[in-house]
Amino acid sequence: ALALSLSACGGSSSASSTAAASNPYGLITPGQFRVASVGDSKPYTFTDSSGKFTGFDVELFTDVAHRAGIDNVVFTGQDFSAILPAVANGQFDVGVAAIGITDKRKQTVDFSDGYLAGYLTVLTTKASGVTSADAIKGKRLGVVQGTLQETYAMKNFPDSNLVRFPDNNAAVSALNSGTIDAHFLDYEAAKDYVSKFGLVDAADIPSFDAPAGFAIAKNKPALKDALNKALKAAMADGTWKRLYQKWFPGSPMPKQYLPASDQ
Ligand SMILES: NC(=O)CC[C@H](NC[C@@]1(O)OC[C@@H](O)[C@@H](O)[C@@H]1O)C(=O)O
Repeated sequence: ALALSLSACGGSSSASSTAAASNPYGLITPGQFRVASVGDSKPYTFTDSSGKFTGFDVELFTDVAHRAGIDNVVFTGQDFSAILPAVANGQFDVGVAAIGITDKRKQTVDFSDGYLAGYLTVLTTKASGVTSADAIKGKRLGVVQGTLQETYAMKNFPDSNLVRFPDNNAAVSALNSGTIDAHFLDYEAAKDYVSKFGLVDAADIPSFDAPAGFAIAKNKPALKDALNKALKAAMADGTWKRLYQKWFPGSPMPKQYLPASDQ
């Protein structure tokens, strides 16, 4: 009985070490990336007419996942404010949604290296009278809960009336129905809403100190290293540049993510 139990125990420890070997990134389901994202931030991350997730961040992560050896990638839409807690508590392996890397967020999750640095934009209507950032005084400004825009507005637009929304869709429909005077979101997403609804970009505020990164749970060094290695390779061989030009045509390209030959 002793020998049996020893070998059983030996077996179980070797089984667990085999499991670790076949699941080196500690994924919820070995061989699959479960990704939390948002569906209404076109062209970063959005769902197309067939409901499929796509966009710059989606295609970049999918490429990075492939380089890390994982081709089974499942994206699920969440309210932005739910993403980091869900990644931290192991409901998702990664958060991918133009999520700016900040020290405050690093208290909850860890991040890959940055992959996109751009602007926060005040989106408004022709009728609102909001023609610049200082014209927001006393006006109703929409923000998506949990975003850098919310934090920025609380600090820099203290005399605006902040209205918090779960997502961009809800905020932009409030803007279109006159319930708020402006909405504060990411530059490329604002540009898409401008073209869709004839809205106006009233101000672009640089957010280069908080480039977007892939959010992962803390203390997962193997996953973090694999994502960073793959991200570096995607930048070095021009994949990052191809995807940037595909999804953000005409936008100024941050130099730090280009192949050495383009520097
Ligand atoms: N999906 C969202 O709504 C994200 C909103 C917001 N994005 C900010 C940001 O990461 O967007 C991509 C780049 O422009 C970054 O420089 C910027 O900080 C945030 O992280 O809070």
